[in-house]
Formats: sequence, C-alpha cells, structure tokens
Amino acid sequence: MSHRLLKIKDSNHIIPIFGVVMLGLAAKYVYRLYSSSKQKQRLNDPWYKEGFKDIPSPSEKYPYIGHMLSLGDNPSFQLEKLHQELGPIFRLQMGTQRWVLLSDPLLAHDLFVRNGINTSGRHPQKFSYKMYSKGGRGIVFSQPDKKWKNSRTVALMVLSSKFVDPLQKSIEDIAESTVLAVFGKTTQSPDDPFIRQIIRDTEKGNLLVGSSGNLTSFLPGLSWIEDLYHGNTREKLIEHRDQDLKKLIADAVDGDVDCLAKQMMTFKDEYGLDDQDMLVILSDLISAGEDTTSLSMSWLFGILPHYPDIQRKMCAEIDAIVTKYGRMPVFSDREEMPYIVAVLRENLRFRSSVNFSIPRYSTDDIEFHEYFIPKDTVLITSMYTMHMRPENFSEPEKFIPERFLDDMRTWSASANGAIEDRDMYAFGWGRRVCPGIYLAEVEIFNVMVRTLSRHTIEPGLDSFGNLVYCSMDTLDTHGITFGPKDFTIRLVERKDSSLNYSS
Ligand code: HEM
Repeated sequence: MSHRLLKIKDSNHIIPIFGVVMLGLAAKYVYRLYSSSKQKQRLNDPWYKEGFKDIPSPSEKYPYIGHMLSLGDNPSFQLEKLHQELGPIFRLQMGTQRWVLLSDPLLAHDLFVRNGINTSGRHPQKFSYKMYSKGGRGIVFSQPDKKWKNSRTVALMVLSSKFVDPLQKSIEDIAESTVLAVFGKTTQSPDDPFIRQIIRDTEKGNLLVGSSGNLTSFLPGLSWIEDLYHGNTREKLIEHRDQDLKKLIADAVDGDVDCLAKQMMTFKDEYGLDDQDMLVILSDLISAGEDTTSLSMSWLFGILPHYPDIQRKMCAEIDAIVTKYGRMPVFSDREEMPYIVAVLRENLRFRSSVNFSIPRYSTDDIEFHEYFIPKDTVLITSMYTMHMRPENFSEPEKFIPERFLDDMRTWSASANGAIEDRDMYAFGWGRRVCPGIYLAEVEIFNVMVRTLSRHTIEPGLDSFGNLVYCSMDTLDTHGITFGPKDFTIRLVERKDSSLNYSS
C-alpha cells in the first residue's frame, strides 16, 4: 500500500519535473536565439566594435526620424542639458544621419587635431555641397583634398596680418563689414543697394546651409517636400550670387583700391585655381565671415548696456591712448588696452556666434580614446556647452572680462595654440580652423573702439520710456550662426570723450 502510494506520489511528480526540465531547455534555446539575434544586431550596428565603449545616446527616439525632435526650439541650450545628462560625448540619430557631439575641449582636440586626417571632411549635402560650392569647390564645404588645400592657402595668405594691416591704414573704414574689407569698399557702401543685396543673399544662403535647406540629407524619402517647399529658389539664389560676385570681382580687379579680393586673384594661376574656384572662395569669405563677425558684434552691443562699469573701464583705456598719441586707437595699440582685449575675448566665450562650429564629417572609421566612431558620421562641437563648462571657466554663466586679463595673445595665437593653454574654442580646430580669425579680431576691435571713443551704449526705451535690455536667454538662429533676438540700443554721446580735447 505504502509502495503504491509512493508510486502514485512519484508519478505525480514526474510531470512537474519533466515540465521544469523542458521549460529550462526552452528558456535556454530562447536565450540562445535571443543572444544570437542580439549579436547579429550588434554586428549590424555601425556603432558597435568589440573592445570599445558605447557612446551614450538619449533613450527617447522615434522610428525613421530618430532623435530629430530632441533638439527643440533652442538647440544650443538643449544640447547643454543633454551633455549634463549623458556626459561630454554622446550620439544622436538624426533621420539617416549619425551625429556625435562633444563638449570637452580635450576630447575635441583628440578627435579633430590628433585624428584630423579622418575628421576633416564635410557632409556632402545637396544645397551646401552640390549647389553652393558647385560640387565641392572653395573652402568651407569642400572635401579636404588638394584643391581645398590650395584654396585655403590662398585665403590664409590674404587674411593674414601681412595683407590686412596695410589695408587698415589705406581704408580707414575697413571695420564696418567683411564684404567691405574683402572687396575694398568704403563706409558709404553699406547703404549701397548692391552691397545690401549681396548681404541679404548671403544671409538667405546661410539659412539654407543649416538643416532647413538640407532636409533631404536627414530624411531622403522627403526630398519631394523639400523641392515643393523651395521650388527653384535655391538655384535662383545661386544664380544671383554668381552674377553679383562676378561684378564685385571685376570691379575689385579693375579698380584702384587695394583689397583682399584683388590680392587673391593674383594667386589664382600659381595655385591651379580657375574662375569658378575663385568665385566660390570669395563667396566663402563673405558667407563665413560676414554673419559670424556681425553677430559677434551684435552680442557685444546687446551685452554692454547691462554693464555700465565695464563700459567705463573700456572708455578709460581708449581715452588714455587718445591722450597719449592724439589719435583714435588702432589695432596695433591692443597691447596697451588689456581690458578691452579681455572684454572682446569674454564676448566670444559668453555668446559665440557659432554654437556648433561648422559640422565635420568622418571620412573613415575612427578609434579614439575608448570610443569607436564609424565612417560617414557628422561630428559636432557643442561650442556653447564647451564655453559654459565650470571645469574650464569659473562662474561660466556670468560675463566676467577679468578672467582673461592676463591673456594678451591674439585670437589666432589662442585658437592655434597647445590644447593645455587654450581658452578660446570659438574658431574650431586643427586643419579646418577658421582662416579669418585675424580679420575678425581687427574688425570687432575697430568697431568697438570707434563706438566707445565717442559714445556709450545704453539700453533701448519702450513706448512708456522704460529701459529695455537685450535678452541673453533667447537665441535667434541664422542657419549655422546664432545671434540675439532683435533689440534696440541708444548710442549716447560722451561729453567726456578725450577726442573732444585732442587736436
Ligand atoms: C567672430 C567671427 C568668426 C567666427 C566665430 C568664426 C568661426 C568659424 C568656425 C567655428 C569655423 C569652423 C572651423 C572648423 O571646422 O573647425 C570657421 C571656418 C571658416 N571661417 Fe570663420 N569665423 C569668424 C570669422 C571669419 C572671417 C572674418 C572669415 C573670412 C573673411 C572666415 C572664414 C572662414 C572660412 C573660409 C572657414 C572654412 C575653413 C575650412 O573649412 O577649411 N571666418 N569659422
């Protein structure tokens, strides 16, 4: 009896034990299937490479568009938040584009300088590459090949102090705008409808160079929407640009005024460049030089009314030079004007006009630090976040020129120096670092000195007579450049200007 019972008991257990074994085997099989499909997925994942760390990425992501909604209305501030959550390097899937974003200067230096050979490409987008640069001519949007190198060399030569300094003396008013500096026009020229038209077209082109003009490169399936939206406006814009630039170049070459465009044309044959190349190079100097420099000045005009004390110190330095030499200060006096030098440097840090640099493109797989970045990835410096890093700048959210009082290096020297000594990132990195740094510094210095020599910059007034200050917290995007939202100021004449007393 007891034996039978035992048997019955046993047979009752056989099924559960068998079930457990079968379940175990099934789980093992499912796990194997899962891990082999995971492994297959990993092998197909362009970001995966054995032995390398995963680059973090925000979890919220949608099919097809990926992270395209993550940057919101204000990408500069949004990227700062994402860096706070994910660290100094993270990646985004922007439609079909892979992006890597960096906020740590040491990482950026390693990526763009040490690995410069594979990180100096530009994304061959429809508008910027095919249309604007006529299939990769010029400097800004061309691939880093021999022709780019020659075009860049020619630009670097004419934008150096050797060529810019004599022009400063002969054309007193070079300060006003990059177009004027490049084509040797005088102060009356900004009111010239032709020059105004060129600046307007440049601004339109710069907008299209940003994401809005290149939607197809994110979402290729939607190219028809882009074509519908833009129609043939992009072709027309380029046609206009070409006509206007041909006229400007011809005027510069035939005219009596010495200017950068004229100098540049003399190097054409020596560097194997044709007329189309020269046209795109000169277009590059206007597109990359005009908005960046004028928006930087706009920031300064917006910031200074908040700080009357800073303006007083700047005016005191200008007055000291006027009293000493009996003339308006010029760029070569900068050594004697450390406070102004510091203010201009702090302006570039506090609100740069280029918040994502000009995105680079990896032309090969890259292994750097413990990370792997696949070929054909867009590489972006999160410049705003980099400038706001407490590790690099104490109290970064405050405008404090004094932090730079001991640094009298020119902007070119700072941007090209050793990474340990670098305190300026606004001009990019390595092989593609901005070639117009010297001209930008001269232009901004001259405008500020001339303005403050006779005026103070005061906040605007609303219709009730209340003071209205430029907002520091809203950025207006102009394609790849950023400026303050529209604001007003008042230039108030200085009764105490030393120029009133100099002979
Ligand atoms: C405050 C003013 C300026 C700022 C903040 C600025 C910033 C920059 C940045 C961030 C880059 C990208 C560098 C990289 O890829 O690493 C760049 C490139 C460039 N900039 Fe500037 N820039 C300024 C003024 C100028 C001026 C005045 C000119 C010429 C007249 C100029 C001409 C160029 C050109 C041609 C490139 C493309 C270089 C290449 O791709 O090889 N920039 N600039």
